Amino acid sequence: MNEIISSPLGNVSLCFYGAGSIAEAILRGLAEARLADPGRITVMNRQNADRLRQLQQQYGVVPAFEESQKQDAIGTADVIILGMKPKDSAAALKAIKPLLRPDQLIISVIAGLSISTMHELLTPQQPIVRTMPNTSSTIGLGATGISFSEAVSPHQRELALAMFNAVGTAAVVDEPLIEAVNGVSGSGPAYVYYMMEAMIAAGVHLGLDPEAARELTIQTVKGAAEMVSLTGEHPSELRRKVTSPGGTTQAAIEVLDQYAFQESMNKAILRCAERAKEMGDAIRAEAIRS
Ligand SMILES: NC(=O)C1=CN([C@@H]2O[C@H](COP(=O)(O)OP(=O)(O)OC[C@H]3O[C@@H](n4cnc5c(N)ncnc54)[C@H](OP(=O)(O)O)[C@@H]3O)[C@@H](O)[C@H]2O)C=CC1
Ligand SMILES: O=C(O)[C@@H]1CCC=N1
Repeated sequence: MNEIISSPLGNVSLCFYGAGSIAEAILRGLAEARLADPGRITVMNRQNADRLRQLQQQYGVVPAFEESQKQDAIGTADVIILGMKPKDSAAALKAIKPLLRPDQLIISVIAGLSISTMHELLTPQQPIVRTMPNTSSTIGLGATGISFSEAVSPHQRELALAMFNAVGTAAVVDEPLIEAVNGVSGSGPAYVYYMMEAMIAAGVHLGLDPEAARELTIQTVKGAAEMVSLTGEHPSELRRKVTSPGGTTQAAIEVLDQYAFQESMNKAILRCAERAKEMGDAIRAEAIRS
């Protein structure tokens, strides 16, 4: 491992509580940017020891297999990153409550789980960062929405922002907007993949070789995203430049409009945000029940 570059995360101990896709995306980003010391990062999950060994091998992080190792890592970490599924989160938070110190920073990536429910499950004083990242963090191109509880110190804010800026871009938003971030960018990669699946399938249907259809689709999506980013022009203006009056693109867009493309996207994103809220309400109900 090369030397850790000067970073607010350089001397901090991190504990990934839940070691799935999103935890790995963040880990990989930190490892590749050399922003955190893998020897000070512990990973743990519920039962999948092979998964922990794989993360250890790949990133040099420290696995916690035994209950005593897990408790020790939770009790001593500066920052605990909650990366389990929403349905597992209430039980997981209850399990760590007795182990926590009041100054430990909790960072959640869990869809729907509000800061107030986390305070309910832990203590109202615990510093909490609620985030909504996406899986593109794996390649350093993530988009993350972040909000902070009142108890988060300026230094802890800096740590959290450094973590998510290491794996892409991070936008601070008011907590009620985290569900909107979930709708746009948390789940967003799936919409783009869905569109790409459809473009590749249509290309093959028209006779393109599957590999050519794939390559053309990838380059088109990459190029279009970069055009929006680099030119600073509004997507509608860039679309206008592709669309010759009475030409081929116009014919295609008319078909998308017949199938209510904009309305579908709008409704899908609203439904996503609403679903996050429903999942959050279910966790809250579970938190209050027990
Ligand atoms: N995937 C995505 O695109 C995004 C996901 N999220 C959020 O991230 C969270 C994780 O998602 P994802 O990474 O896809 O999920 P995964 O299923 O890949 O990983 C979940 C992890 O949580 C662990 N786990 C479950 N219960 C416990 C527990 N009680 N104690 C310790 N570890 C536990 C699992 O361990 P084991 O395998 O041993 O059961 C597993 O390592 C979700 O809440 C989701 O809402 C947010 C943004 C994007
Ligand atoms: O589908 C989900 O619930 C998670 C949250 C954002 C992306 N995946």
